Amino acid sequence: MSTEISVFSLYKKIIKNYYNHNNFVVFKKPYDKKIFFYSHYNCSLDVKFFLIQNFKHDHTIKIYPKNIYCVDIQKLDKKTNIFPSFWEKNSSFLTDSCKYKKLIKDAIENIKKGFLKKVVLSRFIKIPFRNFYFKNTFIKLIHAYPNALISLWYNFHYGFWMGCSPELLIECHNKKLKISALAGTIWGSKKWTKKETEEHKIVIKYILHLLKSYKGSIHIENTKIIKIGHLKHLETLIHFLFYEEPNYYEILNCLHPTPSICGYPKKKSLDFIYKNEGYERQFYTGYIGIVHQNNMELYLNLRCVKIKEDKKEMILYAGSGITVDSNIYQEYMETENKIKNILSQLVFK
Ligand SMILES: C=C(O[C@H]1C=CC=C(C(=O)O)[C@@H]1O)C(=O)O
Repeated sequence: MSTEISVFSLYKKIIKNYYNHNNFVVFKKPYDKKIFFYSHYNCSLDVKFFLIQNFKHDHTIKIYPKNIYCVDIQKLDKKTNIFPSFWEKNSSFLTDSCKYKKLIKDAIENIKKGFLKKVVLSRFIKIPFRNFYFKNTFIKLIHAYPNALISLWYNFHYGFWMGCSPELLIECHNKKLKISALAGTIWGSKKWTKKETEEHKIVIKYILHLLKSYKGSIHIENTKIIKIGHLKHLETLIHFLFYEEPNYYEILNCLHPTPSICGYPKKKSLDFIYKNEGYERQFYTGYIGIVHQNNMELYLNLRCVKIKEDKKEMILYAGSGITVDSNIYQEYMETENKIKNILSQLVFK
């Protein structure tokens, strides 16, 4: 159960929790009409909580709220779209990275030698800022990406993170499970090629293999194209009905990281990432969402930005799946386009 509050009360709660260094999260689920607010109160095993997990799986944040608050999105300020975004004012901010192109080249060579089938490489860009509008950016994201999980969370040690993720990692309730296989990206006038369909199939195969060890019935939806701003992705939803309710934490731990954010085979691609990527992903490609006893609805933390208020800088992250059919320039452009997904909605003074 949640209590509906005004937009003004929501701002007051956000500010109060920030000044008290208290963990909180504001989020809107895909296609939902409500924004939810959780602030950390106390641990209670029985209560719903918001889970935030990093990519490496060694940092977990759990936000246990005393009360859950919500705001109707109809009540939001509709004028936010007139705010110029950072991207419109500084369209040449994305600088060329030769180092990252070299990394893509090395990955393709390793794949050609047969060491790996797919590896998802990523990079980040840093942007300095003076005044950043959290509120207007959040509202812009809601309007721009109605089919994404829009989130803003704060932790005293890890700062602010904001994101617009298109990818459901796992949704489970009673004996029902839903997983989204999302991989394969195009933009502009690009057409789908074998590269995208093959990298997409790797994710589906991995999920199906994992589910093989459980008793139940499976339903695989037709692959569809989803749009997130100017990007298009391939998505296949996989449903599973268990004969007996499983331990969903066990499934989650086997599932993550999927080949959509890591690669295949898992161990080899993880090793490649840790050895070569050259930076710490932290919460990018980790997962976030709601957990209530054995039920969960978790999304991968993609298209996200870490905002360091004290240093007045932000870090934006993006990656892409590298396979034998990858083209260095196209993979590079894919990360640039994914960064633009969020960069285009940031509002500064
Ligand atoms: C790793 C990212 O995207 C994943 C999700 C969708 C499509 C992807 C791709 O086509 O490579 C990636 O697997 C990212 O957005 O940083």
